[in-house]
Amino acid sequence: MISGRNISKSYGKLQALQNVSIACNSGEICGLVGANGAGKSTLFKILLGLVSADSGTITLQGEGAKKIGGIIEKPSLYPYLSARENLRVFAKMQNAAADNKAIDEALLQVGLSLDREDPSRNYSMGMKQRLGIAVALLNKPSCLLLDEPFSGLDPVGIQALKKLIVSLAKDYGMAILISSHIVEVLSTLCSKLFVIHNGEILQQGPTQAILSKCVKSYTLCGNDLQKVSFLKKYSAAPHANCITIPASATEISGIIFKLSEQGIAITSCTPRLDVAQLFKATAV
Ligand SMILES: Nc1ncnc2c1ncn2[C@@H]1O[C@H](COP(=O)(O)OP(=O)(O)OP(=O)(O)O)[C@@H](O)[C@H]1O
Repeated sequence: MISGRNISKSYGKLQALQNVSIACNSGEICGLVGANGAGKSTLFKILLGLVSADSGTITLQGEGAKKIGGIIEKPSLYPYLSARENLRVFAKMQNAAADNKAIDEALLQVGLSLDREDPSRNYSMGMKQRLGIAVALLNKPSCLLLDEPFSGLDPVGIQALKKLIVSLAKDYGMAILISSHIVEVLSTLCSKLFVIHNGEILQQGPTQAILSKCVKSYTLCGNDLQKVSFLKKYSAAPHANCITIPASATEISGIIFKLSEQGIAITSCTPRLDVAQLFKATAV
């Protein structure tokens, strides 16, 4: 478990964080969502002990020689070294096991090949993220902080990294805190969200409770939707087989039920998030 209470930090006259409190339990994946400059990296640096806070307390609980690991902004790797060599160098720096067995374990844990010997500069962004995570896990931390881990990844890479993160939380019981400015990515991964804006936590709570306040419409897709008379008043979006309908979660369920009664199969129902609303809403 990791928690920070009433953390404040100023850079000169700029108040980067103001009384920020955050907590993520063992085995839980929590999201910190905020726009550029909101204070996400500053908070992570403070939680990792890389920057000192002006005030506030940090509590870490769990097994492990080093209790917290993380990646800030992007993985720091030696580009001219292979994955194995990078892990060995970082393991030695951290006084962690650096023998072949330990390095093999680290590579397997994040799903990287045991055989690849070329420099890590050749790696795709997704593989670099995995290697960065392997470095962060060398000391078997019980908490992992990942700052914008999905930036630069394509949809396949995002799915693969999500799967790895879920397995780390489930199989190792790690508390994992992830920051992103893309709420959609966090929404399918995190059980709890913290929304940060101008250095303050605006709201926090179960992901669905927070997001439901920011969804004002849904896009339904399926064949023959355009022909359904009670849907004619809505415009097609993003293409002819889909319709965007302003509705609450309850209303959209009713509409889907009505469509199924008419024999219309819905192939997808996607909530459309109003991100501006996220940064306006009051605490859940
Ligand atoms: N070392 C520093 N010196 C002065 N100001 C800083 C420093 N680090 C961060 N800041 C400022 O603190 C504020 C918060 O920055 P931070 O990097 O924590 O935000 P962020 O949410 O991580 O943004 P991004 O998504 O763009 O990375 C910004 O206004 C930033 O310019």
